[in-house]
Amino acid sequence: MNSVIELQNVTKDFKGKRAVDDISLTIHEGSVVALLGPNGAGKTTTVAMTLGLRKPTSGTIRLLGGDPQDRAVKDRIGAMLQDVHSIDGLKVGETIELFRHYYSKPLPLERLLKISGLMEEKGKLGTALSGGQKRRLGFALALVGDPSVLFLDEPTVGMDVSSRQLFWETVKAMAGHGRTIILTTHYLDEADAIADRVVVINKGKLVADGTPEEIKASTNSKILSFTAGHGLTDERLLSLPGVIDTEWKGRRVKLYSSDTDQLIAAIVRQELDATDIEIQSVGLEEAFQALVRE
Ligand SMILES: Nc1ncnc2c1ncn2[C@@H]1O[C@H](COP(=O)(O)OP(=O)(O)OP(=O)(O)O)[C@@H](O)[C@H]1O
Repeated sequence: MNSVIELQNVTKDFKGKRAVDDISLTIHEGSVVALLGPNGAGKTTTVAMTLGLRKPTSGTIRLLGGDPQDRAVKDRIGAMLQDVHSIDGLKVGETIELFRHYYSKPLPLERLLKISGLMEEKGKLGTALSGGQKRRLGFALALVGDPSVLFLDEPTVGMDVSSRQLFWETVKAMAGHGRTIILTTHYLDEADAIADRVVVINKGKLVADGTPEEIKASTNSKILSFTAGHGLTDERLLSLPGVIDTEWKGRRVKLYSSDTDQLIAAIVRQELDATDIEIQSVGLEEAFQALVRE
């Protein structure tokens, strides 16, 4: 399988502060990769360097076998970044037309409007769009050059539920046609549903890399939840076997434990005031939280 992105020992410092710390990563053609990490982890900086918008302090980056700054490489890349600049005074259709001039083989305007769900907004001024519609315009602009590699930085922020659904269906279809997609999102259920590979970055470092299933399995902890009586304190619960964290919602408490068999035995033995006990596997959200916990 062809590798379309190769990062080798990439580091980026901003005025002495390390934003990206020795990341090496190879991404293959046709994959959908979710880059996850808490705020400030270094996701946007990594994407910006891969796009050639920022230079790494050290390390090397190859995009489609070439330098990210090469014209021929740029022509095959689409990016939807966090700030979508709608050009003041231009209508949606005009903004897309303007971008079409930058590419050697742009997609037709009508097709771009259709893919991004902006048919009815064609004549609207960019500045008059809602937040979700602006994101869709950003998507249309990212697709203008019919890119082989598409970067989506928190693409669904501000989109309503049906826009999101339509958006991810479109992205999935594009991946089905051999496009490589790299996305960042804070909505982990979306990453779980769409990505075939999840890369977790924390404090500039790569801390996990695998399929969503592998990432979920990597925590080797499960959740035991129950309704707790008033006498039960966090301190007491944290002293139970394998318990690494607790999470309360009213009187309902979730215990994250590496050994739920021992835990349930202890609850029974110690006659804790616990009712409606349930055990479940961790989701991507919980696995992610465990990976980035200090
Ligand atoms: N231009 C800059 N100058 C100085 N520091 C910067 C600059 N850009 C980013 N940083 C710092 O680098 C670190 C990584 O930032 P980055 O935007 O890559 O994180 P992120 O993972 O994309 O976060 P978020 O989820 O909040 O978008 C942060 O500590 C940030 O403050």
